[in-house]
Amino acid sequence: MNSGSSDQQQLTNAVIITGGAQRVGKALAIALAQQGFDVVISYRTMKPAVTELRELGIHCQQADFSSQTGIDDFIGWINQKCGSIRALIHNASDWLAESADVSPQQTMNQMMQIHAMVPYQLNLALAELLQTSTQGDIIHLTDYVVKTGSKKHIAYAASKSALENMTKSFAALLAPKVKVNAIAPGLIMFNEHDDERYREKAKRKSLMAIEPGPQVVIDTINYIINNPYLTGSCVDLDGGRALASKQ
Ligand SMILES: NC(=O)C1=CN([C@@H]2O[C@H](COP(=O)(O)OP(=O)(O)OC[C@H]3O[C@@H](n4cnc5c(N)ncnc54)[C@H](OP(=O)(O)O)[C@@H]3O)[C@@H](O)[C@H]2O)C=CC1
Ligand SMILES: Nc1nc2c(c(=O)[nH]1)N=C([C@H](O)[C@@H](O)CO)CN2
Repeated sequence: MNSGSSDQQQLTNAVIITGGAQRVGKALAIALAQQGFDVVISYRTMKPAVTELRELGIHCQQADFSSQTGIDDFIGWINQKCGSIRALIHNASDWLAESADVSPQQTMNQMMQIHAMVPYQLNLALAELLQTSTQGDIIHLTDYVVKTGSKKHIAYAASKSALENMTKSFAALLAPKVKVNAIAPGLIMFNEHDDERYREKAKRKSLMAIEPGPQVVIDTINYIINNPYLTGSCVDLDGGRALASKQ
């Protein structure tokens, strides 16, 4: 439960969300804090939401995972701050499309770094703290396109596939004290720059044909962490997208 701990006290049963200062991660951080968890988020860029989250008692730690130093520093801070971890949620992500402005090498390196290297290193480094809590959970946020590929986001889809595959490996490695699952979302929430034409087309890609918003991810995270028998699984959270294309 939220210990109302001061900065010096160690957190117990902390919930860690990477990339939690906006959109899905921010909504998830607020919801889990309201449920009484001690929530820690990482953020890359300082923004007003970080102040807002801190005022809600959410611990915010700056971390740019594009470098090994950034990863090492965040792991070091977590080891100092937390006595045990209830859940580690890998949410941080860049939705990078192939572009003439960025080399294929840089695109693939950046995608593999945030979607595969970071979860891989954090899972290994924080496994002991996860095993110290009553029940530990690791949750990987992947993507529907792991199943289909994406001609405009090739490196992104490949890196999310690596993340989804690691779900199985870490589930086998860390059972039974730590469960490891993935959520493979379809459309959850648009970006501000998405125009009406794009939004309508994107919604029609699923049977439910809606932009559901982050509550569906919050509900799925709660389903996973409250289920003592679920591990090594991937929850498809995509409005029936695979079936819509067959209509
Ligand atoms: N939104 C959607 O409809 C869908 C989302 N998903 C997945 O769900 C998750 C949440 O999506 P969404 O909220 O849109 O995510 P965002 O695109 O808003 O990204 C979340 C955060 O990741 C952080 N981040 C990116 N790269 C790095 C890095 N190198 N180091 C540290 N932090 C980094 C960003 O920090 P900063 O703000 O500082 O740049 C950002 O705040 C993601 O994993 C996404 O792939 C999957 C399918 C659909
Ligand atoms: N890191 C992100 N990943 C993804 C995003 C996003 O905004 N940030 N958005 C999508 C799309 O919504 C897609 O699912 C439907 O067009 C995919 N991944």
